[in-house]
Amino acid sequence: MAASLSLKDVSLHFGGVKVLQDVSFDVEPGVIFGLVGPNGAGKTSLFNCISGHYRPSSGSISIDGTEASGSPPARLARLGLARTFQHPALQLNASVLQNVLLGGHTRLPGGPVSWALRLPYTARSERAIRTEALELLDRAGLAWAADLPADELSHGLHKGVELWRALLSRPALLLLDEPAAGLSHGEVEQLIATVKRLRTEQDITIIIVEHHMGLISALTDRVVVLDHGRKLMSGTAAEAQSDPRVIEAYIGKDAADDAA
Ligand SMILES: Nc1ncnc2c1ncn2[C@@H]1O[C@H](COP(=O)(O)OP(=O)(O)OP(=O)(O)O)[C@@H](O)[C@H]1O
Repeated sequence: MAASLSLKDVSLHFGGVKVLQDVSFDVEPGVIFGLVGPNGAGKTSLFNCISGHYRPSSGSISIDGTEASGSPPARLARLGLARTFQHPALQLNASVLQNVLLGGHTRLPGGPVSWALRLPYTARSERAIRTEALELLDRAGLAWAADLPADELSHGLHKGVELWRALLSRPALLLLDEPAAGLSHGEVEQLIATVKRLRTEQDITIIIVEHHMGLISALTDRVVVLDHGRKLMSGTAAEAQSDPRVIEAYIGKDAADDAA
């Protein structure tokens, strides 16, 4: 089931530095939502608050109505949250398949004791998740790479492996942090097609941080623009691109006045 997300007055301070200030917005279940803004606007910091990697200084973050603010990533994974990172966080010495399988960990029944003892029901679940991981890789055209060390793959494929790892957890809420960064034009087109397919085939809410406005326009139903840690506006990608406040935030007031 796709999850909803609600942020109310989320602030994040590091010492005297105000990274986020009173950010509020709601994301309805099943939408593709964009989080955009100039460099340093606070997008990744906000993702880190949502995914439990940062604890907000104040405010509330709820997933499907359950307060999630300050919860550790493992608890959020059980609430159905998965994410990718701006710089892929892979086990480079492990195989591609082993990396993808890490995403299935949250679906294993039992706990550390039954996992260590490899009880029959644990082993059965492990086999089923492994089959599903191989199917995901096959559909992505990556079956040939399953047993290769992740280290041997290109940057674009590292991004793909992170995405398949996140999907193996069967997330209800998926956060993609700059999924197009460093990809070639063809790889971005492929990524857009993949996310479109996800939307039609899976009941999932997706939030994307991205500078690539082509990808944001192609995929998102709605965006929020952040600037200097504050919400500047929300609307469609087209509305954001023609909003004078957004243009000013990206290119500066003088340049925006000159362009007007
Ligand atoms: N752990 C931290 N300690 C101190 N300052 C931080 C920390 N994490 C982020 N910041 C600061 O918060 C601000 C926002 O950074 P963030 O990476 O969230 O922006 P962003 O919008 O994702 O930028 P980009 O598009 O360049 O990735 C920056 O000024 C950054 O230096």
